[in-house]
Amino acid sequence: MLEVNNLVVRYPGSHHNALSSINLTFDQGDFICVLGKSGAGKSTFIRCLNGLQLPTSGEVIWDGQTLSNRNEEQLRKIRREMGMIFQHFNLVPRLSVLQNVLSGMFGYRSSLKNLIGWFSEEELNQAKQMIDEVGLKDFMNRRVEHLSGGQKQRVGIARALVQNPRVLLGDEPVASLDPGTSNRIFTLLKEMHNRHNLLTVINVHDVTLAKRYATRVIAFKDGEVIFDGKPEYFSNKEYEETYEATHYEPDYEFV
Ligand SMILES: Nc1ncnc2c1ncn2[C@@H]1O[C@H](COP(=O)(O)OP(=O)(O)OP(=O)(O)O)[C@@H](O)[C@H]1O
Repeated sequence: MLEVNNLVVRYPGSHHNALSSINLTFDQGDFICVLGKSGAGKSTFIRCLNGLQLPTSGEVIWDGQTLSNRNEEQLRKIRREMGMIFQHFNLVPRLSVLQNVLSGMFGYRSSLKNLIGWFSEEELNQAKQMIDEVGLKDFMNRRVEHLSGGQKQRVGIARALVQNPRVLLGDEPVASLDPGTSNRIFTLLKEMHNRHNLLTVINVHDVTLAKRYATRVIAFKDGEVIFDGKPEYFSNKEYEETYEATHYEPDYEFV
């Protein structure tokens, strides 16, 4: 359903590729964790998948069609099918949980309806149902600025999924959270992944989380894929190569 062919990204003015000749195919149901040290190309890669970053050469193919040469309107339609969550949540702090989640529907409504903020009964119920699914039923009308980091990311997940996407992309969604909260967010992500039959692709720095939750791990180094396989095969050797570090911290007990 989603594939990248000979994907190359070089940022303007840079003397090296952020991504070099990446070839990957993803299927519905994959829960993929993308590993790599800082600057390896993980964010660039995730942003290419939904057309936020256009390739210098090569292509991203979604449902048999390339993302290149699409106009903004067409890209918007594709992005509706690909929800995204972020390290810093990208929510509107002064708005309520419900209002933030409703904003996830903006992509498929008329500009006028968005401008006046009118939502049908069905849309409101859909948003409320999603807020319930992420465990925030009792916080529906709470301003987002008054929530904890973990709760904010739950809002981010509800907002990404309220548009019924087929793909969920995550750019370091737990990098600002403590280990226990990170684990609970990953538990939720896996639940939502299974319930909504998603393809999930998430960048993460925490190897333990990746090994615990992913069905497939992809590791980048200097813009190239150096590992692509089942998490159990990402062992010390792969860890050392990916991070240029000498040992892998063993599992710790999650709370
Ligand atoms: N907007 C940009 N302009 C120029 N160079 C960039 C830009 N964004 C990223 N880069 C460069 O591209 C390379 C890959 O960066 P990218 O952010 O994709 O890596 P990353 O693995 O996500 O890193 P991190 O874990 O720190 O977020 C790095 O060398 C980075 O400096």
